[in-house]
Order: sequence, then structure tokens, then C-alpha cells
Amino acid sequence: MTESTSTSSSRFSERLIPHVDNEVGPLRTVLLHRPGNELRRLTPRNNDQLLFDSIPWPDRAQEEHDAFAEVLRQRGVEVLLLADTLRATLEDPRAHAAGVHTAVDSRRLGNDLADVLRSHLSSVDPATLSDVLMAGMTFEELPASEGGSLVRRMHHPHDFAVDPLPNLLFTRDSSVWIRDRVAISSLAMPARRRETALVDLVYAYHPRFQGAVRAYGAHSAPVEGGDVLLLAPGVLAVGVGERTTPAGAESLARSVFADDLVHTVLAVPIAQDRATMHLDTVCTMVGPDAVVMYPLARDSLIAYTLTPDDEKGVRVDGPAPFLDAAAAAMGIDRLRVIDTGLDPVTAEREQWDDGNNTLALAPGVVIAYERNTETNARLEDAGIEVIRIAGSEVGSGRGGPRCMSCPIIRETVSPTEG
Ligand SMILES: NC(=[NH2+])NCCC[C@H](N)C(=O)O
Repeated sequence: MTESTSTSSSRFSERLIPHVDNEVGPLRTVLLHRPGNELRRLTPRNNDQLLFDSIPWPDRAQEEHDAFAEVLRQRGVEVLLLADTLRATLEDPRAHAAGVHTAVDSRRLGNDLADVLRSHLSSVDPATLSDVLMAGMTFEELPASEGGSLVRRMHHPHDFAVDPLPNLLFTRDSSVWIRDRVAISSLAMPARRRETALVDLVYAYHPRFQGAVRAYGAHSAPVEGGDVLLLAPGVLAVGVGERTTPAGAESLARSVFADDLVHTVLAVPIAQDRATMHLDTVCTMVGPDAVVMYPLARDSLIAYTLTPDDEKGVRVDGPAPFLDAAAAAMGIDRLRVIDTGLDPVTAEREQWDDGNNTLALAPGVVIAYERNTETNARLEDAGIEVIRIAGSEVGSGRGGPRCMSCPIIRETVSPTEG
């Protein structure tokens, strides 16, 4: 990238205008979600459906998250917290009304109870509404009403009238900034779908995001942010597997080409497994031309190369080995893979615990979970600074530092600066 691009990128950050076109340039502003009461809704009966592998200890999860946020602040990153941002958003009466609308599902509640809930939520303050939107509401918490609703009588008091959103913690997935546009994801799992309604409200009504232009839409085919890697300015990799579908990758490509945001999209098939639900569970960038990658994926990952085509809209080439296709699209000879060189059992254990899911704060500086001792040691051997954080509780939802962060402003760096 030319110097003028990095200069214009500093201008973006001074003006606090969202802009992200790569994975590793100095991080300026990030959206996180400090886990709240929604974690207290998890039980052994619902955790699978709510996509948690165990029942986290909420207080400790908050401590871990506070430490994560503190590391970012210490390094000069501005941290926006979703709960604060949502509360401020709901001060706008239009956002408040729209928020109520997203919470009330009359197919679940029936018309009578839906009316009761709607008029109750319409009267609560922004803080209370934001808590209900995130933590949900059980039938026993619904306000009392005249008459006997069959729905109320037949539901168990602990059933959810409004579902909780424990995966809000993983802000990576529900929205993605690509240059100066935000793509609101289309989340594949029912337990997560309502998350996008909340970020949608924030980007539509929070004063900080006035004028934010959208790329892609929440109603399109599934695309999740954990699958989207901005390999370099102009180059996007999209994992296609358990979450993002082939149609999602294709329509995202169409949309970013139409908006002239990138010149190449690599569609990367990944195993449709819980362990590899997103591309960022097997590969994240640690430098402008370097990735850390699950060793078993290193030689098997492939990519289709998509480029704009005047006639057909999108031209598809390949597939070719992922590392080759990526290097070609990035205009470099080789994408360096930090060889974690692990034996297959350790590699598998640390992949499961999000060892490959690092968040870069700057080229060669990453945040990683402390528990992945082998992967972290290899990263350090390769000259990467690893800032370790605890993740025993926050990690029980199967997400690491990258999953728990949505970059909003990052400086531009190009792969040839690596
Ligand atoms: N970008 C990521 N890898 N996110 C992890 C999300 C984990 C979350 N429990 C889910 O299943 O959806």
C-alpha cells in the first residue's frame, strides 16, 4: 500500500471515523461486550442450544473480560462496551421503539401476552430495556396482567419469553467493518440471530455511528464475522463451513465488489465442525504477511479466488492451496506460517482452546489465551510478542481474543511492510 493510504488512515482515527482494512495494523478502537446477566441464564439443560460447552462462572468471566479490556486500554486502544453503547442508543425514542419491537415475538407469546410485554417494555428506561434485550426474560418475570393467558399458564415459569444472548460476548461475529462500511452479519444459529438486531440499532442510532454506511445485509445468506479475515487491504478471506454458507460468501463478495471495497475474495472451505466453526478458529494473522495456523489445516486448506467480472459479476478461479492463493492475492511471494510445530494431540487440544485465535494489536503483537502454552511459546520463538490473558470462563463459549472483539478503527499496513 502506498504512503498516502496510511496517511489517510491516521486521518480516519483522528476523526474517529470507523475504518478497518487489515488484521494487524495498530488497533485504535474496538467494540467488546462485557458479559452480563445473560450468562446467568445458562443451565445444563440449555447450554448446548445456547452454544456454550459448560456453565461459566459469571463473576470470574467478568474479571477475565475486565483484564482483557484493560490490556487493550493500556496499549492505547479505545474500548467501546456494547452494553454502554446500547443503553446510550436506546435514549433515542426511535431506537427504544425499535428495540421493543425486536424483543416481542408474538408467535411465541400469542397476541395477548405480546401486547402485555410490548406495553411494559415501552415504559421502561433505556438501562432496563437494554438488560432485557441482552439477558432475555422468563415467563415468570413477565409483568402481571388481567385475565388468564393460556400461553402464560402452559409455559414453565423458567421458559424464555425473550431469549437471552450469551454469545454477545463474541462481538466479532455479529458485525464486521470493511474499510469504512459495516456489514451486519446474518448469523446462522438460531441462538444468535437476535444479536444482529442489537448491533443494527447501535449502528443506526448511536451518535458515534451517524452516517455509517452499510455493506451487506442481515437478511442475506449466512455470513459470520469469525469467518471473515481481512488478509490485506483489498483482500478478504471468507471461511465457508458450519456458519457461513457458499451463498453467503458469494453474496458478500458481490456486495464488497459492488462497493469497491476489495479486489479479491478467497472462499475457504473449512470442516463443518464445532471445533472449526469459523475460519478464525484455525487461522489468524499475527503480522502483515504472517499467520498462526492449526498445523493440520496448514497443508489441507484450499481457496477459491473470486474477483469482480464485468459480465458475470463474480469470476471464480481455483481452487488452489490457500497459502498460495492468499499470497497471490496479497501480492507477496509467500504468506509466512508461524510453525507451531506441535504434536497432533497438543495441537488439537490448543486449537480447541482457541490457541490460533489471536487478536493483533499491532504488527507482531498479539493477545492470546495463557492456557495455550505451547502455541504461545512457538509464537514467541518466531519473534511475536504475546500478551497473555486468562480465558477459563470466557473461553467456555468456545471463542478467543479475536472472537471477543470487533475492530472499528485500525491503521492500515500492507503485507510488504511485514
Ligand atoms: N469468531 C468466533 N470464532 N466466534 C466464536 C463464537 C462461539 C459461540 N459460542 C458460537 O458458537 O457461535
